[in-house]
Amino acid sequence: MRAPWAGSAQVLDGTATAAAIKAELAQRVRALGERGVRPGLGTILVGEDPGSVRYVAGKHTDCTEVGITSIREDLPASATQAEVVAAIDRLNADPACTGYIVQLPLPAGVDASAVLERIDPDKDADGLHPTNLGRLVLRGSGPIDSPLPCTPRGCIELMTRHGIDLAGANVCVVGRGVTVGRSIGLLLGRKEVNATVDVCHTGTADLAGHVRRADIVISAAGSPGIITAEMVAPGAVVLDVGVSRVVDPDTGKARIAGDVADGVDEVASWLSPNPGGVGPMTRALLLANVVEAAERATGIRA
Ligand SMILES: Nc1nc(=O)c2c([nH]1)NC[C@@H]1CN(c3ccc(C(=O)N[C@@H](CCC(=O)O)C(=O)O)cc3)C=[N+]21
Repeated sequence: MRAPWAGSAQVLDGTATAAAIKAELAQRVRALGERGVRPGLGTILVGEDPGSVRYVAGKHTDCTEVGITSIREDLPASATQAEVVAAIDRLNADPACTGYIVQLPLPAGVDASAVLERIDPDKDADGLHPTNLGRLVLRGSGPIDSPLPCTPRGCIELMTRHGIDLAGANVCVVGRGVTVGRSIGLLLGRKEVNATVDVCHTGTADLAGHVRRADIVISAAGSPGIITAEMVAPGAVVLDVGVSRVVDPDTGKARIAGDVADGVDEVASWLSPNPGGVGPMTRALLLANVVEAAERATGIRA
């Protein structure tokens, strides 16, 4: 008998799921408005890298949809460390800004760690400030009353909102970058989620062996096509988080390539498309962090 998934993985639709989350957030923004509170997202963008400019513009479009105020700090590529720090201090002090991000990467010459550590942890919309990562490690089971990393949270919401059960699942994470690989293990292993996590990286001796044992594969390596159909267990759930810019040999045009190779859709039970999967979820949960920060400041959220 053919397995129910054989030949066509079901789509983990990040665009639709993000739209549902944004509609819920819009409701919560209205509730805050009734108390005279309006959440505000700030962005600090240094330089004019076209990709970064587009991402930041997308975040502000999302804000408009949900009723969040946009606050922009656009600095030239020549900005000094002191100028970036001054922008951070302005947003830390601005009551209209309930959460903000410093768009990465920063130009060489700006010390990214020093900059990121200066963000007020209560306004850390990325959820990647050392204080917030520390809370994730130190606070035991139960709700975590602090911003969570957006992409990891987006991955989890994308699965749970499609009815995928994470408790007891063996999850193989590929990649140990801070924004995804390293921080998602902290979330998945918490008691409320109860998954078992394996984090693979470039030093892993037998990547295929780890991937093959997984019920859920989350690939955030940024290495196009690293996850092949031969590696994936039939019926596994696969999330394609990696984003690489490649030149398509057929068209000669630049395009985005994920970590998941063609053919994985023939083996997996669920697959997140890329684009249209985890990316829109990351953006939706960035907004969630901003709304939740405003709720905490208002006392709506315990
Ligand atoms: N402080 C900081 N926080 C970040 O979260 C952060 C960052 N810096 N620097 C750059 C990366 C990249 N990133 C993306 C988020 C969403 C999509 C996304 O929504 N992508 C769409 C496609 C959008 C398009 O390019 O047209 C999709 O996957 O469907 C992509 C990339 C957040 N980043």
